[in-house]
Amino acid sequence: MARVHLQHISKTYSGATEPVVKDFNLDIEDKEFVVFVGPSGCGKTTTLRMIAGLEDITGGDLVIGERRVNDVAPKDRDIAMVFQNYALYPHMSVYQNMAFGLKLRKVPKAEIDKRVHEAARILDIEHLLDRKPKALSGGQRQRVALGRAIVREPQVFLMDEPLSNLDAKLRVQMRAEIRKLHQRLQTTMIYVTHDQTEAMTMGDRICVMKDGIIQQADTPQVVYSQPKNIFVAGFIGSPAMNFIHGEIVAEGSHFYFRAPNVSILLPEGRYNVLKSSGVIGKKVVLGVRPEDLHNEEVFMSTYPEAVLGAKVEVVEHMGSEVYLHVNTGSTPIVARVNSRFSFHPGSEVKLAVDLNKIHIFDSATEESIGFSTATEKSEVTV
Ligand SMILES: Nc1ncnc2c1ncn2[C@@H]1O[C@H](COP(=O)(O)OP(=O)(O)OP(=O)(O)O)[C@@H](O)[C@H]1O
Repeated sequence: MARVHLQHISKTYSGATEPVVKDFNLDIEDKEFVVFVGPSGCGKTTTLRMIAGLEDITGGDLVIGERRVNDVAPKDRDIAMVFQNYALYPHMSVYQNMAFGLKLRKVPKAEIDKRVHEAARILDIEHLLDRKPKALSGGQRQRVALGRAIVREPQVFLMDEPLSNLDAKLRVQMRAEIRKLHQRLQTTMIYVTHDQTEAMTMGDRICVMKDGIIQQADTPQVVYSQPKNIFVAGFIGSPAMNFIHGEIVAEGSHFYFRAPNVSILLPEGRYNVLKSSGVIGKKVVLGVRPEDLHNEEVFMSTYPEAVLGAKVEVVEHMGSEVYLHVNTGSTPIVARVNSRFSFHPGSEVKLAVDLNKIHIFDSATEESIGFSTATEKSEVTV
């Protein structure tokens, strides 16, 4: 069991002029499950490979447990890595695949046997121990790959998109299995994915990356309800947060968000935030999550000066709810509303904005001014 501390870590590949990981600082605590998430090419795998020792670290310090391990060989870091492509040996049985790493380390036979059977039991693959990988399904192969990591009893598990070759249903199932495995093994886990849903559902903390830089590292709830900038706000959550470009206007003693066809009276309780952020009279981006737009009368009367008029363009039925694609006349917006209401393309709707949940970003910096009062959502929808 171990903490993993990354201090000012950077990576520039040889021959390249620009670093692909820049001043990466993150303290991952013992037993924590941290997910690196971000779009393709943002440096997730490179960072994970530096932790594993499979890539040299250009700058900074990497500490695992109490040791600085920048120059420690991968095999001596006490970590195990699970890859996307499983990397099983095709000519070996499941048992041999799981035992192989221990055999190389000259672990006594009886101990190997004990650990392989214990891991197989945890992963429910005891009945497959004599099979070759080609006689296994994708999900079973992934379990074997996990099993091979478990038997090593490492201090830290590193996983690089381990579920991306599985079909959607199995992926959801394996997500929960890996979470359970983490609870059971109580080991530090670092997991890489480009899938925000996977990140939100699995991580104790998620580290959102873009262009080699950490944008935000926090619990899924905080990242969801208090995104630090437009990138994080748009990347986390599905359907994505709506963004309306406009400005903050002062009228008498009130402040409004105004955009073409949109006027929202901002809540007085947050005027101090507006004033101290310096966005009054300036261009801003208003962010509203699809579930924070409401067509029920009760919301219209609660927020009478925060109602958007829009035309319905597309109605997507999702079972208990409907994704309503509307247009304010200048901005396309998606709302998640209850399916007991019926909507028709071409008709007009009114949507009240939940003023406790709105986000305001400074257009110049794309940073959040910290307007939303929601610190934590009771239900996180991803
Ligand atoms: N061996 C290499 N030599 C040079 N550049 C590399 C090498 N490996 C990766 N890169 C570059 O480093 C950047 C980060 O790549 P990395 O694989 O870490 O991203 P990622 O976030 O894991 O992406 P993905 O989700 O697509 O795997 C990319 O621009 C990539 O082209």
